[in-house]
Amino acid sequence: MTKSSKRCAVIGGSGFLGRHLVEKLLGKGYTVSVFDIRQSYELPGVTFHQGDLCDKQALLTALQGVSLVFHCASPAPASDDKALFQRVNIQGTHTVLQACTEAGVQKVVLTSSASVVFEGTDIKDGREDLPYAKKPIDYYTETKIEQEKLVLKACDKEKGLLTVAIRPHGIFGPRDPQLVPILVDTARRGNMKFIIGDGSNLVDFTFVDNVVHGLILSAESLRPESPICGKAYHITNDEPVRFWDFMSDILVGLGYAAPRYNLPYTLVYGLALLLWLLSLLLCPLVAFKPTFTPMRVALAGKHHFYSCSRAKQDMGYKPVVGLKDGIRRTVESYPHLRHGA
Ligand SMILES: NC(=O)C1=CN([C@@H]2O[C@H](COP(=O)(O)OP(=O)(O)OC[C@H]3O[C@@H](n4cnc5c(N)ncnc54)[C@H](O)[C@@H]3O)[C@@H](O)[C@H]2O)C=CC1
Ligand SMILES: CC(C)CCC[C@@H](C)[C@H]1CC[C@H]2C3=C(CC[C@]12C)[C@@]1(C)CCC(=O)C[C@@H]1CC3
Repeated sequence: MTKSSKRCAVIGGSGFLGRHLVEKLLGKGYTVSVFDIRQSYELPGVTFHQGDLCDKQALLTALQGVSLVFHCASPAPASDDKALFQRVNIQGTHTVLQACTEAGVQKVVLTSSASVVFEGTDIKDGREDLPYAKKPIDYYTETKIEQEKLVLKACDKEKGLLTVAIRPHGIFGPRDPQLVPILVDTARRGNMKFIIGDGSNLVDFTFVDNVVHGLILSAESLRPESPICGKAYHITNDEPVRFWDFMSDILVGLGYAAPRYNLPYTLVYGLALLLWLLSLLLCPLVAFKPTFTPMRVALAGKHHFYSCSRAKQDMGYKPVVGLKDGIRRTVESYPHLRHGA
């Protein structure tokens, strides 16, 4: 690998996944520029460019001399802000691709999501050839679908721009701002006593290091003759687990009680839908955000696990951290969220 091909940029590098990626890239000898709307840390060897990815000029400054771009930026799914998702995930990604072409970037690796095929019904061992969700579960997913299509369509060997999309699922690990904090907050408010459905639904949760491994592997495999050009790849822990066993392991590890009582899925989903509609109707008067949104209920009560055999075959992917170890490392990293802390 040449010196210039080790110059990369991480868009969204201040975020949870982005920062883990930056740390690994530095360890592997890459020179890294971070482009993000906020700067959340400082690290020797990293140049920060603060800006909005919808701003092409700001992007062009950050992409000077860069040959590889990792796009890991997105508004948080919980924001549920349609206009923001459309602006950042769709128009913004379009701008990112334009800037990459103008700056002479050769490779773009997108962090997509396995949820692009999830419609709230069971998915077991889903492969990449499943159709995109016709009825995506939220605006986040709707715009992740359009984003992935844009990036894959931009793959053009003649023009010298190669693209690939990595679809992780349920990323967890140290510094995750979503999964563990929301879980602990729900437990602290006494709302984690119930299991939605019979508790047998299998789900993929992917330790962050495995996603980082998949991202770097795809970047390093992305060459004109490679089968991965313009394709999407599931990256998971390859160890589907019962959703409620995973939640219980994290909760118990942090000193909280595991959920015990089962509630029928349709009842909880119906209630969540009702609450969500009420929150929409009442939002001009009172700002309340239900914890159990229809999207979270579907994710908590249905099977959704994916095959990563395509990634194994085309790029030799294999998870580097097992689920048990990942859970242990995650629990240890949140001493401030322990029961009684
Ligand atoms: N966390 C998860 O379970 C999963 C995440 N993903 C995808 O992985 C990527 C990273 O997600 P996380 O690290 O979890 O989220 P995060 O919220 O920690 O990081 C996203 C970063 O994007 C930045 N950003 C947002 N809007 C921006 C804009 N307009 N311009 C520049 N930067 C902007 C944020 O400041 C933040 O630092 C996202 O694309 C997400 O869709 C995919 C599957 C699962
Ligand atoms: C209150 C409890 C019933 C659930 C608490 C945990 C949830 C916050 C998480 C369980 C599955 C997670 C998940 C995502 C966000 C956090 C959870 C809902 C994503 C929506 C993040 C973005 C994606 O691309 C897909 C993820 C699927 C799983």
